[in-house]
Amino acid sequence: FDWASSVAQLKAVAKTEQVLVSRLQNFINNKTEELGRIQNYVDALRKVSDKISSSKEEYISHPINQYHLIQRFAKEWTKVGDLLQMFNETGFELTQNISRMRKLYPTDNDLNPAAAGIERLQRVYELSIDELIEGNVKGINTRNSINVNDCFLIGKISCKSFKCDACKIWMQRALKLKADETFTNDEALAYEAVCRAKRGNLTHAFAITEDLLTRDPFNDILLGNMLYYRFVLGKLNILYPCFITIKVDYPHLFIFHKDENAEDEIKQYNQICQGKFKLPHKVSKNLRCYLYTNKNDPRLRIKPVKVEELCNSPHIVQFYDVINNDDIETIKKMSKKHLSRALVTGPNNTGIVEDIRTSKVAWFKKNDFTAVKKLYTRISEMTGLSEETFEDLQVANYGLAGEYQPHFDYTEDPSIYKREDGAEVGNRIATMLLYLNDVKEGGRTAFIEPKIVAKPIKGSAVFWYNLYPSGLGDPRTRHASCPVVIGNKWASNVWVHEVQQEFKRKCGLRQDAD
Ligand SMILES: O=C(O)CCC(=O)C(=O)O
Ligand SMILES: [Fe+2]
Repeated sequence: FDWASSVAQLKAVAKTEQVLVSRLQNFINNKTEELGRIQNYVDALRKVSDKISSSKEEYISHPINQYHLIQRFAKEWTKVGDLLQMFNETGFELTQNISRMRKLYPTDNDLNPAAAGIERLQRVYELSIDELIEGNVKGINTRNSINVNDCFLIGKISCKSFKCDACKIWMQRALKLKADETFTNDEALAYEAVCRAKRGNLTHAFAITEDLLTRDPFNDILLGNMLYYRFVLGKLNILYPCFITIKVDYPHLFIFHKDENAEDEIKQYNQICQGKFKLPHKVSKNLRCYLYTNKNDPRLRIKPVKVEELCNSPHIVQFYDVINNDDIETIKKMSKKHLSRALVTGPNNTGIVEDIRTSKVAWFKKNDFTAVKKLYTRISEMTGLSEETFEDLQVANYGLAGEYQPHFDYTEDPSIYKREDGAEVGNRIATMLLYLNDVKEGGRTAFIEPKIVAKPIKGSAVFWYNLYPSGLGDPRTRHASCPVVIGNKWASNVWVHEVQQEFKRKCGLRQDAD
């Protein structure tokens, strides 16, 4: 269970924390009282034992003393024993409470993704690190700051995920903040060197390591790495594999395969998320807002749907008031029970967990409850498309800085596409992306090629065709969900498949054939 990938579920954790704090306080109060009572016994008993130690023989020879000694064991020590047992028992209960919580709630494994989330926010939105450290994000300040250890952790995990610039920046921050000798500048540089090497920048790694070796000439790890760099750089003929010992955090010196295109795309994605491009209506005069009746569909004639065009080519629109608040709340409530980590398509069409999609999702069938059924009918009315091949409703809740990096909703290998029940439904011809809440900051949907964003507005939905009328995937539909900055993002997808839509697509939202 990973806690950084869904903010909705974190709320329960916060509530539990409050309960635990007050229980712990009660526990301490009770214990302090119990300890006071034990202390009284100890005071009294110590007086006696002091007396005894001064003249043990004499003391024990006296019958009254003998009597008291027996009495103390029969009464006093029993009471002390009882008090101690009580003390342990109440402690035991709380210990059990806490260990149960620890099993259920965030653990060490959640810390890295959470730290990665903070790093992602800084990088994607180019936030000021000074402000971020102070707890200030886009002008909204929590009175909580980030400390030296947090910065060091963010630096380390950036190194591990090959973000060497981030690694360097956060390490430097940590160094600036640190007051003691928890780690040194050279340690930070060692991390950076390995990161550079993994990204294939051996010359840079070599230079840093050479510098480090001047100060620590017999460091095995540095020497091992140096041998490796020299070998790869052609300065050494033979590689002695046994010399390559990499820092504990780096079990294998794995060389990262740089994909220039992917990195360029991420740069564009970051810029779109940052709002460096004008909003659609400011780009084109041809974009319209209108009331839509889907060719006079009788149901829409009574209550036309509000449409805003976001892009002409490909045609992307945002519908407003698609779903009412009550239905939204029902869907979110049902989802909370079922959220599990969102997957992306991996090798052999299997679902795998990837950093590119940090959210949790739940799935519902049309007939699971009325809100879904109503929504499906509504979408069918609005688009004219047949419900027959709508995929199950997917509800997503994003986590700390949760995002979904650029992707296509259609599959590039339609031959692998089959519904659960085995029916051949074809590729995802269209997407209806619903927003189930307003996001305070961030979480916009970015379309990479036309460079436009859609803003999550509760109850609205973005709609587009993923395929050309020919059935071929339309690469202009590549899109992403920008990291959530402040708040929590709930979105929901209804994907429409090709089969059954053959005669329906001719509706007004159809884009020109290619
Ligand atoms: O949440 C968003 O804005 C986009 C989500 C998306 O593209 C997807 O789930 O396929
Ligand atoms: Fe998508």
